[in-house]
Amino acid sequence: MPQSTDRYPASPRRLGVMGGTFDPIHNGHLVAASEVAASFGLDEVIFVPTGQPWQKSGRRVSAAEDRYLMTVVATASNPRFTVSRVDIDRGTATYTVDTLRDLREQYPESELYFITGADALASILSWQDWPRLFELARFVGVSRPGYDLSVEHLAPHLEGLPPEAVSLVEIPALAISSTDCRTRVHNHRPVWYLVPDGVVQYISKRHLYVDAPTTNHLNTERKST
Ligand SMILES: Nc1ncnc2c1ncn2[C@@H]1O[C@H](COP(=O)(O)OP(=O)(O)OP(=O)(O)O)[C@@H](O)[C@H]1O
Ligand SMILES: O=C(O)c1ccc[n+]([C@@H]2O[C@H](COP(=O)([O-])O)[C@@H](O)[C@H]2O)c1
Repeated sequence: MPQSTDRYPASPRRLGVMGGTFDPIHNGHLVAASEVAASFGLDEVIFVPTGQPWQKSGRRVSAAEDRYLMTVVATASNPRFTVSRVDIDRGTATYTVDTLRDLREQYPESELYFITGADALASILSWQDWPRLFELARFVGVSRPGYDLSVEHLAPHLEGLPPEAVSLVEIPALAISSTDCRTRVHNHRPVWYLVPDGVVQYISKRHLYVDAPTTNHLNTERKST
């Protein structure tokens, strides 16, 4: 006799996807992922460090392996957080449409929820092949201090999208940015409690951001120790 659970198809797993340059990953990213996971009942949130973030090509970006390892360190203690190398291993400019296609292939039965801050959300219609993005995932925009998440403000930036394509979520305000963390390290200021402890130690061990927090070339090679 079949088990009662066999009569009903299992509901699809819900996977959050948190893409970012993560240079470095900070507590604003982690709180955003945690809040969206709770609000949408996500089974897992996959952090996806960018390979080559084309919209940041005017400034220096730390080696992909350093950003990847900081992301692993930062998420290790949460059993629902994982990290994917899809964007790093693709080895070309990172487009979210490719990220979502690759993750769909890996998780064909799952529903994808792409998590993004209010700032990134406002520029989404400039992203590569943007109409396809909304066929591949639902988008969740989270509040971020200094950026307006109101429907009135975002409506012109999201024109033409079906209303169910994007959800907006207020999260606890953490006025932290990776830019500020890099500048602090450069100026010998602490980043304790802005980033997870392991990330503070990783930055120090690898001497990240000491020399030049914002010089102008894209560096995807990992410096040797
Ligand atoms: N403090 C924060 N609160 C909410 N969302 C955030 C916060 N910081 C970053 N995000 C979101 O996380 C995603 C990845 O951000 P990213 O790695 O570029 O960090 P960042 O702090 O914006 O970096 P940078 O200062 O170098 O531009 C983006 O969608 C961004 O909007
Ligand atoms: O697909 C695009 O064209 C595109 C343009 C800019 C940003 N993104 C994605 O948005 C996420 C946050 O990017 P960033 O540059 O703010 O770290 C990250 O996953 C990027 O790959 C994607």
